[in-house]
Amino acid sequence: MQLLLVCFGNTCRSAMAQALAEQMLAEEPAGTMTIRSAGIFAAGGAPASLMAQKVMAKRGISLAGHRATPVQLDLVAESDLVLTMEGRHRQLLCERMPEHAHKIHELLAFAGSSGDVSDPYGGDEEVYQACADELTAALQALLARLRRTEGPL
Ligand SMILES: N[C@@H](Cc1ccc(OP(=O)(O)O)cc1)C(=O)O
Repeated sequence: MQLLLVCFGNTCRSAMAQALAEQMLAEEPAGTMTIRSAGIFAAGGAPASLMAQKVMAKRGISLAGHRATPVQLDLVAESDLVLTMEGRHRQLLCERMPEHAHKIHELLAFAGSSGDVSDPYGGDEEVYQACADELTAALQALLARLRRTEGPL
């Protein structure tokens, strides 16, 4: 399964979410799930924000190699499931790519809660830690849901 995680800039939330989900999946042998991330308004090639890198480093994850990617039609077309950090991101994507609307959802709603993943951009370390915690909980719930429907990931 190909999962695409989308936020605004692809330098904070979706970059952290991709890395956290990959860390969770690394504990599972023989998985076939791949995860990518992109931004609605990403400056292509931009590195992850320094605070996102710092907070991920504390969790044993390096975001040094991350480069922001603008969300484009081919990326969405290649994905089985597209999860956005905010409702307006989903709305924008669905407007731009109505043929793929059926597979575009909001991350928190899909993971069993609701609302937007708050934007940490410009915040301090505490704000980024809170965002990483929020993402961790949502991704654990997401992977549990996918395991129930898809089997081993
Ligand atoms: N506000 C930024 C854009 C931006 C916004 C949010 C942001 O965070 P995320 O990667 O989580 O969408 C990143 C970048 C700018 O003016 O360039």
